[in-house]
Amino acid sequence: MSIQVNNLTHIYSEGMPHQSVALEDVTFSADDGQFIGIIGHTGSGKSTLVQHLNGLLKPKSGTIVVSGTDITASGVVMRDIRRKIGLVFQYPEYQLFEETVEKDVAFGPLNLGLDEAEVSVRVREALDLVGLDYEEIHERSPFDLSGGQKRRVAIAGVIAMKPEVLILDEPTAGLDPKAHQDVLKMIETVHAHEKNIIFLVSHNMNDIARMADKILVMDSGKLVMHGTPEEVFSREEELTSMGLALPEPAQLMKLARQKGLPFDGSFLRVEDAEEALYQFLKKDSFK
Ligand SMILES: Nc1ncnc2c1ncn2[C@@H]1O[C@H](COP(=O)(O)OP(=O)(O)OP(=O)(O)O)[C@@H](O)[C@H]1O
Repeated sequence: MSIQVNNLTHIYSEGMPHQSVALEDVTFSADDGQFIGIIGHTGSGKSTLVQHLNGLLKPKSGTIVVSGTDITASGVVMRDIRRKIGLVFQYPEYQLFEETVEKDVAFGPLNLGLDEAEVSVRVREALDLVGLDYEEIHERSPFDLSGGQKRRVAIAGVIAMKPEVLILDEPTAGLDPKAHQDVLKMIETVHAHEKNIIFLVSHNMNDIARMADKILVMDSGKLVMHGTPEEVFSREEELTSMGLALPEPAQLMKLARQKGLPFDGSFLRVEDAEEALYQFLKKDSFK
C-alpha cells in the first residue's frame, strides 16, 4: 500500500464572498507501515486533508493515488476506497447509534458484505485490540459507557473493517489524561498488529514526537514541513511563528541548557530526557 498526494488544492464555498482556500498545492507520499503525524494550527487544513484521503471530499485540483489508483478520478468506486482507508472523525462517539456495542462495531464490516461468522470474529478482535472485554461489553448499550469507552467502541468499528490505512483525527480530544494514554496505547497496539499506515492528526506535540515516523506540518492550507520528528522539531523558530511548540521534554532540556547544563540533543521523548538526566546525575562531577 502506498499513497501519493500530488498538488492537492481544496476551496470551500468557491466563488462566494466567504470562500476559503483550505488546501493549497499539497504534495507528499506515505508508504507501507508508516506512522504519519499531522500537526498545524487550528484551521490550517488538517481535517480537510485527511477527509480527502478516503475520498470524503473532492479536491479542486490535484490527485491522490492509492496503490496505483487515482481516487479523485471519476468512476472510482468509493466503497472500495473506504474499505482500504478508514477514517476516525473527531469525537467519533457521536456517531454511535446501535442498541448494543456488538451491533455498532459490526455495522462497518457487515456493510462491506462480509458474512456473519467473519463479522463476529472481527468484532471480537477489534474490541480486544482497543482493550475492551468482549464478554463484558458486547450486549451493553454504547450510550451507557464512559466517554473513553465510547471512543474506543467507535474506533473499534473502524478497525473491524481492517483498513490498510487508518486515519485518526484528534482521537484523544476531550479525554482525561488516563483515557488519553489508553487511546494512544491502543493506537500503538493496532499499528503493531495490523502494520497499516496510520495518519494521526493531533495538537499534542509530545504524542506526535513519540509515535510518528514522519510529520506533516500544515500552515494556512500549505504543507510547510515534511520530515522525521528530529528534522521537524529542529526548526523551533519556524514552528513557534506558526503557533506550534516543541514537545515538553525538549522544552525542559532547553531551559536546563540555558542554565548552563550540558544537555545537547533533541530530547523529543521523556525517555531521552530521563536518560540524559540520569547520566548527568551519575557523574562524579555532580557530587
Ligand atoms: N465545511 C466548511 N465550509 C467552509 N469552510 C470550511 C469548512 N470546513 C473547514 N473550513 C475552513 O477551512 C480551513 C481549514 O479547516 P480544517 O477544519 O481543515 O482545519 P484544521 O487544521 O483541521 O483545524 P482544527 O485544528 O481546528 O480542527 C479553515 O479556514 C476552516 O474555517
